[in-house]
Amino acid sequence: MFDPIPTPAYELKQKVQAVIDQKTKPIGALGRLEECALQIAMMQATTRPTIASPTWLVFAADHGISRRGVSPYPSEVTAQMVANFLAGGAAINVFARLHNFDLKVVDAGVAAPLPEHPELVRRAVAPGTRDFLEQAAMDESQRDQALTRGRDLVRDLLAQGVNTFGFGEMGIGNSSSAAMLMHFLTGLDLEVCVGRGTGLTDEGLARKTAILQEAAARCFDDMEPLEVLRQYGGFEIAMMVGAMLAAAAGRGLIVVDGFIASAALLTAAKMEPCILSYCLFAHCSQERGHRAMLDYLRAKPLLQLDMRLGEGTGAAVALPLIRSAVAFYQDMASFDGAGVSQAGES
Ligand SMILES: O=C(O)c1ccc[n+]([C@@H]2O[C@H](COP(=O)([O-])O)[C@@H](O)[C@H]2O)c1
Ligand SMILES: Cc1cc2nc[nH]c2cc1C
Repeated sequence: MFDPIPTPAYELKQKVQAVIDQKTKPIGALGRLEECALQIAMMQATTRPTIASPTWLVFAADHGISRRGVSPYPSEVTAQMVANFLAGGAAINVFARLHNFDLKVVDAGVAAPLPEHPELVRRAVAPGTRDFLEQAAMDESQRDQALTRGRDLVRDLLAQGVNTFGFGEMGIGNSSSAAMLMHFLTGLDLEVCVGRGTGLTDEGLARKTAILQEAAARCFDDMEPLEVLRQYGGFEIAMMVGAMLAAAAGRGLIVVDGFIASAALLTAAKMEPCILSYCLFAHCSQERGHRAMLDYLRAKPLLQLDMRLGEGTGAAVALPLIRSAVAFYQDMASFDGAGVSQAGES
């Protein structure tokens, strides 16, 4: 179903590091930006890395579990926010305009009717998942359809020259799915994985935790990642998994957003650990489980802004940093060219 993920060009490491160290700055003075430039060069297998046509895919879907009161918001908000994305009024639209990246809104499985709109990418597998308290959220063929539809979207974009992807999501109830994936894929206690999502009270959080504990009891602990995804995932999460695997297979840069996008990445990483070489983790969300999930993945997020919106917004605000990393590498003068003395030269 998926192309293999190539190994980054580690053989370029010394050469690229030497270019970085020749730039007119003290060694290491651009800090994490230097690490980003090095990583992007190796994953693109070039000494001349670029950020080309950065594109954000926002996948939206509904969740059967939302009927259990695991979110303070009703599931209708999923479709309403999709309409808002299409009208250009959401936070991710503002950041897309500000930071100059392309935005595609994908219906992965929204229950309510969506407006006719030329920009809406219709790839719905079904109108929402089943309630995973009672049964598996999806069947195998639905899961595989979601994976391949996500994969194919990214393959098309890669063929059009896109080399940088942000993955966002919208789906009332999906912080419950993400918590379940995290619990089964990391082995961490469910309490560590469950958070307030869109803003549950203490009482709401206790209720959500109890419901998810009951749902977890339906399954054994040692499921394969794809089975965990089938049991507890969402269509937007499954599409992200397929899309992320395809991005890495095409040497694309994956800019990982918050808790739910990271749960998709975690699922992909359990299938193909080498996907991690193609990821930059944009931020640490305020959602409770995110820090532990990032630690599990040994991921160092670029930002800590107490954001917890989703939609790809954390990834969006990290894009200027990533562009800065590639720009210094491409455009800064080197010591030899600029006539600046290096350390120890007098
Ligand atoms: O990205 C995050 O870290 C994040 C954390 C909490 C909530 N969200 C967003 O909020 C929705 C899920 O929250 P909930 O309470 O409905 O499960 C979904 O649309 C996500 O995009 C996103
Ligand atoms: C209003 C709203 C906007 C969102 N964007 C992503 N998740 C969201 C959840 C809600 C509730």
